[in-house]
Amino acid sequence: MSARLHEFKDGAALAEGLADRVSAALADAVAARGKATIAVSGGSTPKAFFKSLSTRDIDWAKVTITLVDERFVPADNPRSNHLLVAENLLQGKAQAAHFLPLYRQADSADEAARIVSRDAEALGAPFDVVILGMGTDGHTASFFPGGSNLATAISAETSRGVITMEAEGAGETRLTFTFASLQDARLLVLHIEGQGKKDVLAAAEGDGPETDMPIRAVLRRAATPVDIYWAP
Ligand SMILES: O=C1O[C@H](COP(=O)(O)O)[C@@H](O)[C@H](O)[C@H]1O
Repeated sequence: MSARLHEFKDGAALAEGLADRVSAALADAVAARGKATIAVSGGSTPKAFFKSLSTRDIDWAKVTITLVDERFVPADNPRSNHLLVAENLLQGKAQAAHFLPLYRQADSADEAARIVSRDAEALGAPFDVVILGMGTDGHTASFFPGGSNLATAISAETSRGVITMEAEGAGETRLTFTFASLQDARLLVLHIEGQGKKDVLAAAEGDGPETDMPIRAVLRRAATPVDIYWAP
């Protein structure tokens, strides 16, 4: 395990520090390859980071933003991660970015996953930046303990793409990029806040099955060392 911990004094400093790092990574990607890709998480943690990142002076027209995971709900649903990103990141300078949604109007979530997996191939791999969150149950992305497709989602044998997940506590059916898609990002960040989540992280760093705390799959097996961004 070779995670690096970056500690900040409070949530505001964390949001700024992470936006500094991510905007530099996106600018480097544009300079090196003419384009940049970033997959971001939903939840309550990333809002201040999104707001700060949206003000950064980079060539947003060359950046594609997508989601690490999403609920199988349309973008006008208040629980949609797309809505969170639209209201907080795709604003100001970042309005010029392209956005690849995971939700698609389809007959089933599985069909939506197939469509978006095909679309995501056009982005190329690996992602330049992946920002993961973590729940207090040790889930990351939509890799939930007890999830219907958990074993497939975190298997090293599963290919890149988006699959569905159902789990108690997850609410709606989820769409999530697989472990294969996320683990080799050029910059792989775990963004967490609060002592409670630091304690969960410490538990995840201990022994035990990945299926109990799926964040372990990332901490143990990601090809890219994880940069942990945390504030109390
Ligand atoms: O369900 C989810 O939760 C995690 C963590 O959310 P938070 O509210 O504790 O920040 C998030 O990373 C994930 O994208 C989301 O679908």
